[in-house]
Amino acid sequence: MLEISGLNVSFLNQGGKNLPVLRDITLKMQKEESLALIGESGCGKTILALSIVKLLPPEAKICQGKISFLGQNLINYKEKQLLQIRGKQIGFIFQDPMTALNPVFKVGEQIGETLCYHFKLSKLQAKNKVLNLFEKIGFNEPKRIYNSYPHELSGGMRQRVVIALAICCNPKLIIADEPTTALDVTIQAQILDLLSKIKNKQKSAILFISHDLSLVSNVCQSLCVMYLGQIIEQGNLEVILDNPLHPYTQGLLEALPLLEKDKELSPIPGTIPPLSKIPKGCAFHPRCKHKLAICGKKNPPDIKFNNLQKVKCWLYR
Ligand SMILES: Nc1ncnc2c1ncn2[C@@H]1O[C@H](COP(=O)(O)OP(=O)(O)OP(=O)(O)O)[C@@H](O)[C@H]1O
Repeated sequence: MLEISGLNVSFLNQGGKNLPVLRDITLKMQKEESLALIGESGCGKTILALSIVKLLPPEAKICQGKISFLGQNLINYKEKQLLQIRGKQIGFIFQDPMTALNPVFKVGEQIGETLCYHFKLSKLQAKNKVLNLFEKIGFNEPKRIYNSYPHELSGGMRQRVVIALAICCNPKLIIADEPTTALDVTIQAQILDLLSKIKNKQKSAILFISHDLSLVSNVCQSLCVMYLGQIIEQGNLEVILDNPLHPYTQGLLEALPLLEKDKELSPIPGTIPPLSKIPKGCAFHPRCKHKLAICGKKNPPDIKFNNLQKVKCWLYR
């Protein structure tokens, strides 16, 4: 369904220098697959998601690579062609519902507008569809929600509206960028449950972006772990959680807070360096407790393990 190969994206900084934000990204998604993309804040998850639908900020540039979605090479698509993909074939759930929704229009009308645009429905037909959709995603008073402005809804309700907006055209791929970050744990669980149900019902694939491994482990089958613009480990989620190979993935798992009283947290030492100071060789080596001499000199290749796991690390050469 989705195949990204050799994708490189850079930002042009104020000094006119190109800062690489995505480096040689290669990933594949099958139809109906749910893939989690995780990594620390700033590693490039959102930029990767935005690259797929070419909604990058103006200072970012796709330098190289291929993005094929259902056989269409999106890299060459013009804005007019992309308008037929965004929303209709690929639905996007953004991190912050307040920025995804227009504050001066009723939320129901905003979704109706999308339906009118893509399916040439009348206003009344679109309204009925939206009310139906609101009922399906668990709103008790669909009419009241339809006539509400974003600021009149709670955070959880707003996120449901954004989900309705993302799925209203029955897209084949849903990209959910940290959809539950701003919500408390009970609402988080409801939203995750809703996304799983929608995915199964609509038979769509989902790319779930998060920095929280424990959150995605219930919803996804596959996992990609990103570090400083690269995918450093990918494969079947259960296999990776049972046997994480990359020291960074191992560190992420060890850093997970648990409910056990006596367990001490063991954070990964150091922080992600800025894009202007990406270390030579393996970008993780300054923070890695297993580093070898070669790690600071050469970028490791992808090493495959029995078709279920792939890792970028010299330890497994
Ligand atoms: N408009 C921009 N101009 C310059 N740099 C940017 C811009 N947007 C993002 N970046 C940089 O690109 C890198 C990747 O950002 P991105 O938002 O993709 O990270 P992320 O992994 O999604 O983080 P988070 O989990 O916090 O959302 C970061 O170093 C960020 O500072």
